[in-house]
Amino acid sequence: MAYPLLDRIDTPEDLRRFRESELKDLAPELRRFIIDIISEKEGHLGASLGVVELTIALHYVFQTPRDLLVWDVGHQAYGHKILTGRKNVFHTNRDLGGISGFPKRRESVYDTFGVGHSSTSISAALGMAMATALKNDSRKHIAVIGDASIASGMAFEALNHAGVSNADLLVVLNDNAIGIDPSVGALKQYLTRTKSGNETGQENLFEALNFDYYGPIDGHDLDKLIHELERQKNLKGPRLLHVRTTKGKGLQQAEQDQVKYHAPGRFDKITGELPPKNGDKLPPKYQEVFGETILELAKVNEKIVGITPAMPTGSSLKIMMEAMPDRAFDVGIAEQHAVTLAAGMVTQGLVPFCTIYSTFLQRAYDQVIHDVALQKLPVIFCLDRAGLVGKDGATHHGVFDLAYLNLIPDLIIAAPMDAVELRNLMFTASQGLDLPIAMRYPRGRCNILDWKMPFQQIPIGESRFLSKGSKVALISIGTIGSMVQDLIESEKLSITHLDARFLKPFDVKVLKQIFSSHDHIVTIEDGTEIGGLGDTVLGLASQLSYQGSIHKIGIPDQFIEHGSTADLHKMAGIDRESLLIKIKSLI
Ligand SMILES: Cc1ncc(C[n+]2csc(CCOP(=O)(O)OP(=O)(O)O)c2C)c(N)n1
Ligand SMILES: CC(=O)[C@@H](O)[C@H](O)COP(=O)(O)O
Ligand SMILES: [Mg+2]
Repeated sequence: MAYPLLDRIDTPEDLRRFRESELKDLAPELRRFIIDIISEKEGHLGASLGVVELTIALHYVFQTPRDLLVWDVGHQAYGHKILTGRKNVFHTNRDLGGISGFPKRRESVYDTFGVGHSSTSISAALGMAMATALKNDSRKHIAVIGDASIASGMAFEALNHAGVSNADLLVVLNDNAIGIDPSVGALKQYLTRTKSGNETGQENLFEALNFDYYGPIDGHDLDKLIHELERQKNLKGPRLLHVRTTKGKGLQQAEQDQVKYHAPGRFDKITGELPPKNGDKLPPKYQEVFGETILELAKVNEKIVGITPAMPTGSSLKIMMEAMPDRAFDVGIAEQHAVTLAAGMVTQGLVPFCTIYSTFLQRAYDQVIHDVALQKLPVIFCLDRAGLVGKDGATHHGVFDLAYLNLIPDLIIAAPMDAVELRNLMFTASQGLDLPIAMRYPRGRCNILDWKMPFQQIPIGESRFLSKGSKVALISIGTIGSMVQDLIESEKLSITHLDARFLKPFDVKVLKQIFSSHDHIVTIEDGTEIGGLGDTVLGLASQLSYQGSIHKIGIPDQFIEHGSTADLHKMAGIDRESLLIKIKSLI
């Protein structure tokens, strides 16, 4: 039997029947199970390997699901999923129709709170604890949060509140001294001092917030963990257990290169090695186009600075951080702060490029409105991972940005169709604008090898025709336009294709021309069909009394689950085949 102990576990009830002495052998089995599957199926790796002992201990000591266990972000919850009834479907992790890569309430009673975005666990667990108290019930509530996630504003807000409550809340701080990239900030320095015992004579931060603090303890020592969790179980009020773990524990490469093995893709399950890169020259990822272009621009404009909230590798701002450490900043998981920091910099004449994943900018919506647009401060937002991102699923798709930004006055909204356009938009923005600008681009590779063309200014609000026909006009925005143009050319369709480029200001002059010469208009976007390009064109059509038909194609009004982007595009009806059917029906 490959997993003799794990095979005896379907639910934590089974786990709790184990002798404590057996658990030591269970931990390597659980680790091996995760490695066996993730090495082939891909997914988040290092974080789950790091909390194997903690996961076993939590389910062993607490009466889950009666006791409520909340994971922060949830990318570390693979062990939890495997021990809570999903071992036999774990191989479907992140596949279309398979289980989610994050805890999800609809998936299991053991997933007490849906996650994906960080730093929500303490608030959610506190809410649960307060509800338990109001119901005169008795349960335990545990939030497990990482060292990078606890540094975020939301987590601090929750600690601040919990500290003056009597809530039966245990916060387990899983401190591995790294997020996706190395953790940053004063809190990280404080935690490091705490680890080394240098804090003697210093007031403990968590105790100062009225938490009963204990730690740090070795999060890979099952005996210690179980003993301490048993003790914690019998305490009341807000308390924090500081646990020290190693991200990637048990796989040498993952321990050594923790950034790469956060989510390494496929790897050899025995050696841990990543597959060799084949020699083919591939077009760069959009994030790399951003990363290389900002550095190029910053070399000739000393006012340019770069800001990322905790995603230097994912956004490729790392390229500039390495070359110009004084002018590129990782501010930690702090999207709200990143936006207002950029606004402050603009007031003093800097030209900040603030790069944030589209989905994470949702966190800083008020800051975009109140601190940036309302004051007409020309922050340059580069929104990565726009559109459907694939296997991370509903929590991570960047499909709302066009709609949620469209409502904001005095904000320029752009979506480049390809890498050259992205580069030129960044150049245009760096030349100085009177208003803030948000440009959004997707996850993955672009389709142009020779993208480093000489810079060209793009007039703000100017669209461009990519083909001209009659009767039917297709208006696209963003990289989906490349698919549209390819379809038109390969199918030899005699239709008009307008790359809108800007959602705001919208090129009304050109739209009027289209209205006057076409019977049917199709809009296509990889954003939600409410409030984006389609609705903008519809609104203008109504204002200008356009008599033809308008067909909106976009992401339907529902949360799109996880799966490959190709499958998801098809499901959402924004794929090539669906578009062709629509166009043929109009021609
Ligand atoms: C609001 C938000 N911003 C950024 C991210 C991207 N993200 C996912 S995991 C992670 C690092 C989390 O680090 P930590 O809490 O220390 O957990 P670890 O991975 O070390 O277990 C980041 C930045 C996110 N999920 N949510
Ligand atoms: C859990 C999380 O939020 C990140 O790890 C995210 O999955 C990264 O996404 P990319 O792989 O697109 O950088
Ligand atoms: Mg961490």
